[in-house]
Amino acid sequence: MHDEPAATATGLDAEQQVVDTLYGRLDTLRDEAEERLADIRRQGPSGSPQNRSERDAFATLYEDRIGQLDAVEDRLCFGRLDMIDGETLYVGRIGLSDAEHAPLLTDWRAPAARAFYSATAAAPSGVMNRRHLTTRGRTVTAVEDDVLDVEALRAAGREGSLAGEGALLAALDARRTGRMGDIVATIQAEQDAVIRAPMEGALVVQGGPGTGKTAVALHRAAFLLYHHRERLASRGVLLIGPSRQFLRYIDHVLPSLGETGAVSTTLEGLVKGVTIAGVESDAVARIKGRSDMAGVIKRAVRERQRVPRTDQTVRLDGRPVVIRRSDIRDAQARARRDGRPHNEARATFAKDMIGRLTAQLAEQLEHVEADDRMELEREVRDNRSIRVAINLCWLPITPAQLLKDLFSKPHLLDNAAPRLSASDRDLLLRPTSAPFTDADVPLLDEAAELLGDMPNGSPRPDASALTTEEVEYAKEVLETFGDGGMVTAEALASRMREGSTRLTVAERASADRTWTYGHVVVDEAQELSPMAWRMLSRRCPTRSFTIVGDVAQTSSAAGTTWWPEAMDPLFGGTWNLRELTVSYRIPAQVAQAAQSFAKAVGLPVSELSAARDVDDAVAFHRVDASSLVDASARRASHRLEELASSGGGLVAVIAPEGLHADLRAALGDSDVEVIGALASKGLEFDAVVVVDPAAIAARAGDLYVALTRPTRHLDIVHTGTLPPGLEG
Ligand SMILES: Nc1ncnc2c1ncn2[C@@H]1O[C@H](COP(=O)(O)OP(=O)(O)OP(=O)(O)O)[C@@H](O)[C@H]1O
Repeated sequence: MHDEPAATATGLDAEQQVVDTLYGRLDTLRDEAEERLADIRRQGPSGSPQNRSERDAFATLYEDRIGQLDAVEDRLCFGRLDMIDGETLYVGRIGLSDAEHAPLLTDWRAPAARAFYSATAAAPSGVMNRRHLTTRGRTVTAVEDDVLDVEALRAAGREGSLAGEGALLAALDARRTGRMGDIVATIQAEQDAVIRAPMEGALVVQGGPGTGKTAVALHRAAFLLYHHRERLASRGVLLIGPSRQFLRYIDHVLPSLGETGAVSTTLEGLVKGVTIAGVESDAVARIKGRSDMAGVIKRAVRERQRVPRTDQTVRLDGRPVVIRRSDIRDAQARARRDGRPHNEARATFAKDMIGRLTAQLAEQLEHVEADDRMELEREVRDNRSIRVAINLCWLPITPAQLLKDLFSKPHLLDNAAPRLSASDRDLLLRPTSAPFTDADVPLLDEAAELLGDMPNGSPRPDASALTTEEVEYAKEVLETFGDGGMVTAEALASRMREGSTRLTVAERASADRTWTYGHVVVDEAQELSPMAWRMLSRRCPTRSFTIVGDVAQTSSAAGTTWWPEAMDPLFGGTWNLRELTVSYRIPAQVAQAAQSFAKAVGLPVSELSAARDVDDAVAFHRVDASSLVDASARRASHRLEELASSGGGLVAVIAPEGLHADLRAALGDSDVEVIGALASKGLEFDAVVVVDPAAIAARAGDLYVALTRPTRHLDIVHTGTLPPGLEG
């Protein structure tokens, strides 16, 4: 939707003046924050502990503020709205006001900015003209207007165009850098509706490849942190991605939106102290992912609370004390009623047993004074045989050991999993030395939940519940010092509580396995098993989730290809489904080829159209089996050179694992990346060479993923057999 007259030099000059004012204000605020920080640092580590703690809290505040102001430097302002009522507002990465508090720039997340993304000619929301500003550094290089006059658009045959098409297409055509950027200047209406949806409950976003699910999930996290700062500042947001590589790919986005309050990790990252190094069959992964494994783990823990076959008599100074099975049973039942995890409830059991055995001793003596009783109790507690007997009845154990034992000792598995079929149990068995796998992660977490900390483990940090006094005090401090609206009393109180350790909520949350978050965002959510969902729902008791994924891209055997199957058990009927339908990554021809394959093999594909087209985006290359590797490497090198001559770009070869070593050797020290389909999930490249698609299609979802990674060129190198939908 270009409006020629707006892109005039006069338009640019006027906007340049506004943009200069905005950057001027940004510089002033940054200087102020830097001065205040320098003041605090000058005061040094003197004063009472409370003074020091306050100073540290403020120092962190100013450091964060400076970081935030630095992060919004690029494309600070990208839009302008001219309202029908005559008002004009500028939209940007953060809100800015002048020294007299008059608004200069509206934060993209503020309600007033919403029309920038959602207004259409059919529903203009009071907007007369929407202007997109393109800037390079601090210079305005282009302006583009959407005139929201439905009659004029209809006459020109341009109804239903993309918002800010010029700015959008420029963003989509940009070379990929290997790091995802924010899309704040060009968010489209269907994406905006997802980003701004209410925080309560679970929102599932289904969309084909490149529809912006990851981008939308990240912008939604920033939006929720902005609108629910009070609630989220103290509890944080958890962001779950499929791999470390993927997390690296997206790790610039939230900081560039001025947000650092999210913990980004993989499922594996939530379970501390174990290494995941094994792989296992789909059949095993499927069993381990089933929700009835929760019952298996529960029984496995319970099996550690044993009752011996016979009573045992121990002599203390010649007097008999009987460790009775009935006492053990009673004491165990009581300890379980405590409701604490196994390792932590052990102390209750042991204390109860020692009390019972001491009572037996006391009965054999005439008069027992309180002091004598304590002495008797000490004797009982220190007796080695009694200690061993009590330990055997309630053995502390780590989650890793519990799982190792469970899967390597058939009798333990038989006892813990009587409801699994014998063949399922056989599949689960493995040597004690076998490494843990991805599918073990939720089981380890389930076990950790039921076992709790080891008796001599460090106590859990309890940084979550702030007292009213702490919050009130922080409010007073804020009133006294003034903070320019940068922080809530809760956030400051948390920081003060942490004192000089200066841990952020995100840092504290990631150090504490039992931390519960204010909101959880899950990307590539189709891969999660029911056990993985249990693991995540424990981390957000309020069940406030943003779940994004594509059920046509599922590669995990324990994942889902139908959202209700995964969501209903967790959220009942209370989750909402939204769909994204336009792919911003892949050119039309690539979308067509990928959809044709997906439909031919019966993948549950969503509606998908492409935002743009690229000439000759798809090319097929038939080669002899003997030259598959060399031909693929040559294609990739050719693409890399082609891109280099027009500004550079990223090229990947996506191939079956068995070809990786040969491909790397053939490519030498070239910058072409060689990866498997699974590892390419969520990533994108300017050009992609897919090698031997028929082999990758052993898992249909994997080939669908591989085909949909390029932003420009897709080369398919094959030996004559092509998967359905791609031939002809
Ligand atoms: N409104 C937009 N403006 C500019 N770029 C966009 C927009 N929406 C999405 N993109 C770009 O499109 C590409 C694909 O987005 P993203 O990775 O979020 O899609 P996805 O749905 O998660 O894809 P996949 O299912 O393949 O993982 C990214 O480069 C993203 O920045």
